[in-house]
Amino acid sequence: MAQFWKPGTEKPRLLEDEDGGVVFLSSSFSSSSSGYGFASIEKQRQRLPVYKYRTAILYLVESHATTIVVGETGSGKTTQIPQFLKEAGWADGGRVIACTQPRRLAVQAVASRVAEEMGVKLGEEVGYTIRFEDVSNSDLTRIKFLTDGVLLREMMDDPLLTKYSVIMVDEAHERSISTDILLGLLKKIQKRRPELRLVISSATIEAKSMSNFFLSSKRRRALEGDELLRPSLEPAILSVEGRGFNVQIHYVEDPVKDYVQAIVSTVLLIHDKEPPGDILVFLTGQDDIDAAIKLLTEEARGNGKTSSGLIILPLYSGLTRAEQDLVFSPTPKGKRKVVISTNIAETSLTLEGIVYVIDSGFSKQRFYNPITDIENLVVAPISKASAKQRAGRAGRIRPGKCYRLYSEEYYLNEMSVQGIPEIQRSNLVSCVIQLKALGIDNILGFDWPASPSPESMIRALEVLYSLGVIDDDAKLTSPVGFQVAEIPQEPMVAKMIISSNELGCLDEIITIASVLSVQSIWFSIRGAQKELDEAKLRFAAAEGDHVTFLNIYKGFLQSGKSSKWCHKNFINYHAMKKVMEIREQLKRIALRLGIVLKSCEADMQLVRKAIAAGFFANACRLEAYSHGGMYKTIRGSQEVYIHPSSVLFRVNPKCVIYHSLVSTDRQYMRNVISIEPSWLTEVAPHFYQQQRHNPNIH
Ligand SMILES: Nc1ncnc2c1ncn2[C@@H]1O[C@H](COP(=O)(O)OP(=O)(O)OP(=O)(O)O)[C@@H](O)[C@H]1O
Repeated sequence: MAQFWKPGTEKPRLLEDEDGGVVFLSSSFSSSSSGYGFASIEKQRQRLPVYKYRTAILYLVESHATTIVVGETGSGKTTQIPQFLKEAGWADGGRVIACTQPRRLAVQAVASRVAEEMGVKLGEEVGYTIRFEDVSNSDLTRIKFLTDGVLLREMMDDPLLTKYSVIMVDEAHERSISTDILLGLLKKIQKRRPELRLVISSATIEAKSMSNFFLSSKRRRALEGDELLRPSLEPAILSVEGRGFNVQIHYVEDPVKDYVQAIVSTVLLIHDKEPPGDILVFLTGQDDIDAAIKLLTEEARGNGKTSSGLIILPLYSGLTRAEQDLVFSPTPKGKRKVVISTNIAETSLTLEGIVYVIDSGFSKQRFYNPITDIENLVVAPISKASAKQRAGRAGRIRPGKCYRLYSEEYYLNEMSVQGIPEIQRSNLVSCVIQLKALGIDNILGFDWPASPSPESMIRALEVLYSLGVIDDDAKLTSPVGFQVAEIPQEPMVAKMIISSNELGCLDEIITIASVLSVQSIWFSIRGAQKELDEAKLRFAAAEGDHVTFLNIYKGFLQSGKSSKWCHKNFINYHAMKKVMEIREQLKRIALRLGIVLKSCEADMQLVRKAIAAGFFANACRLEAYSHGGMYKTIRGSQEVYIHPSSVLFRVNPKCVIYHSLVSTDRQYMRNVISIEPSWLTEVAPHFYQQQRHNPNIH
């Protein structure tokens, strides 16, 4: 039986036994805890560590082209710096202050908070833009929060981002692909717009290397001669000392075997022994989160002592707005909220009631292998930077505690300091086309904060060439390349949309593209898998998942877009509403590009051909009927299987194309459609030409 040390005491004290098998040792976390209570918003602002640095920040921004601000999580960087800048006049004369975030959820949450602090209506003076959602006003908005991806898109219309006076790149340590592209491009823009100011901020960024990136020897030379006319090109580094509230960190003594079980035990332990306060749990993905919720619900029910008062909620990117709002809504008196989240809650979020954080030590990360040309999401250990961000979600409004499901020794000696930048572990097709569309032709020579591998670059160029998006000189083709770059979707989806023009099936293809843009249109109720499977069968199409989506969409329209109909058929009504919204936008963009809205009615061969024209690189051939059907990718000969959630699971057509891969014990294909092998050489002769004599295509 396991023994628990009482979390929170300097000298660990033996606690009474509990079921669950997790032993925590507490450790102090350097901090200066301050008193807390209810205070006016203005008082709360003044209490934040960053407040004392207001003058210093404004001075540095005035006098330096780039200012790097490093400050503990919760010190007030994200919410305060844009307000300081505005108060100092950086948004006068119609100019705008931008603040980027890597994640959509953070953009929405931070914008709401800043609007509240400033006492203005969200969408007016303070606004935000994320893909498919613009809550800003081009005349009124002075502080705009946006994802770094959206800012990159804005560059297509305004390459020098002329409306912005200051651009703050927040959470720069995350090093998403978009952040890295943005940093490279902002460095270029600075040369043309010396009046533009950059603020790079994070709790855990390696400030020196970021500073070196912004100061190349070339720029030093460029400085000579007109130094007095320009702000200093040497980046300033400001370290904001102090944090909000004390967070005690607790580690397990021995590695946990099953982190889902360990999380459930820890939640119940906290609920049983600790004072009121909500719990935020970091897990890896929707599947783990669902499993943890199921187990927690069962164990809480079976454990009379702790069953009452828990409100258990998931948090991941595919949730609808209404589901997300539950997470942010105040916890009713006498209850304790448990939010089980992916790493989307890791940065910039303040969930008001959270006092306890449980960190599994893992997250789902993208890994791409340019040799096999396979990219998938893998559960991998997080970095120290992430661990600090996670702990920082406690102690934002009052003191908190963080329970790490790994040992202190592991944290100190084995955990990497920073994660690998996404650009070095991703398929670069989208990244390359974005740069091309912005007129960057020499991609290999681009000034990256961290260079991607040449193999990945070459693979990406090859796929884009095969898609007909770039020509022999690696320049965007006209019109296809420019059209693909215009569509705010991954290039394969964009090419599928463009190909549907010739095939006369845009109507069907934009529905498919919209469904693929939402996480899932199914409503999975725990314990109702059988009913869900039966519902899927009602819509299942022999051709595969994409055609099944069309059947669902048709049924939804015929029902008069009824939520009742969705409920009856295990379809997520909010997801369907999102599908309709995205579809409208895609329709508008397609029409603008001169693509005609035609329907192919019942001719699904045309739809499948359009999908093949975009996704030919994901073609696989059935190799064996073992293990429910083993496939191999035609290009890389990698073993893959149809995911059990697909309507083609165990149907095993000879040749299929998948939309994405997920990796668990095997590589599983999600959203699969059957195709004719002969179409591949038709739609992508270059990509498959060396395979003409390959028995895989016949
Ligand atoms: N929605 C909110 N409700 C209540 N308080 C909030 C909210 N958002 C922010 N705060 C308060 O403002 C503080 C600073 O938040 P802010 O996001 O600016 O910090 P940060 O330094 O950017 O941290 P991080 O790097 O973790 O994002 C929080 O610790 C919290 O006290």
